Amino acid sequence: MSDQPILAVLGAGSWGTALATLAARNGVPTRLWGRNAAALAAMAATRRNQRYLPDLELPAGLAFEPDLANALHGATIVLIVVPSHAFAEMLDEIVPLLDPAANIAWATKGFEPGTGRFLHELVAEKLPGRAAAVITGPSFAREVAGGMPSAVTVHSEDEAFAQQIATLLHAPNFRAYTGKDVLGAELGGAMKNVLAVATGVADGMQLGLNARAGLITRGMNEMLRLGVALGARPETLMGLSGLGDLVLTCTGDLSRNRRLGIALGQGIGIHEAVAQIGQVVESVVTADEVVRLADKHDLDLPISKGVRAVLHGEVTPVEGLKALMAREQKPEYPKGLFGPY
Ligand SMILES: NC(=O)C1=CN([C@@H]2O[C@H](COP(=O)(O)OP(=O)(O)OC[C@H]3O[C@@H](n4cnc5c(N)ncnc54)[C@H](OP(=O)(O)O)[C@@H]3O)[C@@H](O)[C@H]2O)C=CC1
Ligand SMILES: O=C(CO)COP(=O)(O)O
Repeated sequence: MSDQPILAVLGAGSWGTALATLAARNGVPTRLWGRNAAALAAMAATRRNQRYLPDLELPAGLAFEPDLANALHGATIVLIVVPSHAFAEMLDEIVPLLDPAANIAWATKGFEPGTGRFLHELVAEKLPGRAAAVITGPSFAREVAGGMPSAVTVHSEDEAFAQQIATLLHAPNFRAYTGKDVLGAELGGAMKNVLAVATGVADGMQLGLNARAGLITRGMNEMLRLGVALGARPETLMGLSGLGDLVLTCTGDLSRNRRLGIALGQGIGIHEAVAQIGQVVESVVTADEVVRLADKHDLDLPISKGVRAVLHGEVTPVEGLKALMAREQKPEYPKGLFGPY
């Protein structure tokens, strides 16, 4: 692993731009690639990402590269921040262009649509033999860009690589922790997007603060049950990548997934709501994959399933909430807190 990394960030939306800015401010030679060459040229000229983070002044050390091969040439760390639906295709595109020394990190939250495969599984399959790390945790791009205090976590089986990524991003107002539970960290970041829709729907329907807290807590329970079934460590899910991001996204109005839920709860149709948000809303594809994984492990996750059904228009938000409240009475933890569930 090189001591002086060269970073290529792929994906010039809100989060890619914010992370590239952190690294460039730390003196890391950083190139930002995006699929929109005109937008990149405008960023280079104005030092602003006008569409996604207009208030952030982009540092002088950040370069903009519309050509993927040029962006990857000599890059020793490639950080992927495209939406989950574009992740597999992005990997396929970079495979023939990567520097032999390049290792891979990603900050995308979600699964491969249609298969429920984790993003680290795609990386292992398409880019075997390279160190791989996920960056996740409660971090609205806009707050990070505004220099507001934030803490994330970087998980990799390769502890030195996790540490290298954490150091690359670390800043006075940006703490990056490390860990080794890639699956747990990915699961928390993906699932909280689905659960944020549930609390958003309840808030959109003005069901009150008790409903919100109940949904967050029972949503956390769903995250733990699926996590344990998949082999995640419960403490990962109780940390920044799970509970931390769940609380942020279920309560913070900057969350696009929460805003989608609020709109649905107010009776706005899904297409109109997503169009109004105008950015990636990962729950729209992730809800299917959470339910796919739950079904595979014979788990009943009523909140996640309800969100999926509402997103598909199979039930209205009112019917979905009614169904949740009508479930049978039972112990809060039928098989113990961290038991087999
Ligand atoms: N924003 C945040 O606060 C955080 C986001 N994340 C995660 O980061 C990921 C990216 O989200 P975010 O940056 O917020 O999304 P944005 O909506 O802000 O930007 C999405 C970016 O992805 C680009 N894009 C879309 N489709 C493709 C594609 N097929 N190939 C290449 N680029 C594509 C868009 O390009 P174009 O403009 O041309 O459409 C745009 O630059 C998501 O998984 C999200 O969950 C994680 C933590 C925080
Ligand atoms: O992941 C995020 C914060 O950690 C961003 O959440 P949204 O995608 O819901 O805006």
